[in-house]
Amino acid sequence: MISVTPPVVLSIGGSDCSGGSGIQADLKTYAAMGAHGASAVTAIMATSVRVSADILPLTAPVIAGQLTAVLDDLPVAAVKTGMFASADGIGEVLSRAKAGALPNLVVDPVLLNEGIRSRRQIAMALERLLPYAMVATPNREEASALLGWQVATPDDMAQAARELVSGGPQYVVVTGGDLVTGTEALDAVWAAGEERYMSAPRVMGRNQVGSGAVFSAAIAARLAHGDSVVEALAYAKGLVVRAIQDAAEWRIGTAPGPIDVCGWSSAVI
Ligand SMILES: Nc1ncnc2c1ncn2[C@@H]1O[C@H](COP(=O)(O)OP(=O)(O)O)[C@@H](O)[C@H]1O
Ligand SMILES: Cc1ncc(COP(=O)(O)OP(=O)(O)O)c(N)n1
Repeated sequence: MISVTPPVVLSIGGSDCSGGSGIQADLKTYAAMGAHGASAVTAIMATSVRVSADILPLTAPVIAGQLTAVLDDLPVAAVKTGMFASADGIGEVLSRAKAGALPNLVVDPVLLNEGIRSRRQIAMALERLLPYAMVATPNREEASALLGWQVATPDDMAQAARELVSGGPQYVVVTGGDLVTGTEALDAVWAAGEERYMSAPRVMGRNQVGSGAVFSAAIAARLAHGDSVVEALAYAKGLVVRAIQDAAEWRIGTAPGPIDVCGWSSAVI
């Protein structure tokens, strides 16, 4: 029997009612990786293949209350941020980051197109949070919105990661899950003195919802376990590829759905 107390990871992000992405995907990832997940919900999202996105932002005091409740009591070892529906919510996180209360901060700068009215303000608030991040994981579209130019090619991804690192995060990974040239799923990793791509064979599975959420949550969980950033990135990349592969034949709902982060398809139950 294993009786070691699991490390605590705090996720700050939106609730995705489908369970595929957002806070739900984060908590599943932590459970699968032997970490205890705590959460501060920033918004409640009602969306499906049939219903266009309806987002209920939670107010800054409600977000603040959750952050205080968790941070005052639990020994948080790493923090991940995901979706915000208002710049005020990011302000609450920023004040805790400035106070040094958010160790091993992983920022997934989710910038949804649908249902968000203040996308520009959210991007600007995320820019203020990025200097406090240990790791930031924008996809190409999010990197484009943060930088104000179109991140299209692998060279662009590398340039975008370099520019974003100069804004503060220790590591930036520009993910290329939607880059459909070639047979590789390519991410550009940038840190001072370390510039490279991470690559894995692209999986052609039906289900890929939550790959960005799982990737960033897995980085936070491994940092909480004591990995270096380089070790955490390698682990997260392997996990997400395996999870997409293992969910390739799943049919949860009518649209493409979640990935197999818990390894159910390969487990003997
Ligand atoms: N089809 C795929 N096969 C293998 N890896 C993938 C695939 N799609 C995404 N990934 C990987 O999943 C991680 C998350 O990336 P991405 O899908 O770009 O994030 P997001 O969901 O935020 O857009 C990255 O490491 C990316 O390379
Ligand atoms: C509530 C909520 N949060 C995040 C997302 C999308 O996150 P993203 O990383 O851009 O993409 P996924 O790979 O996680 O789907 C969402 N849809 N809802």
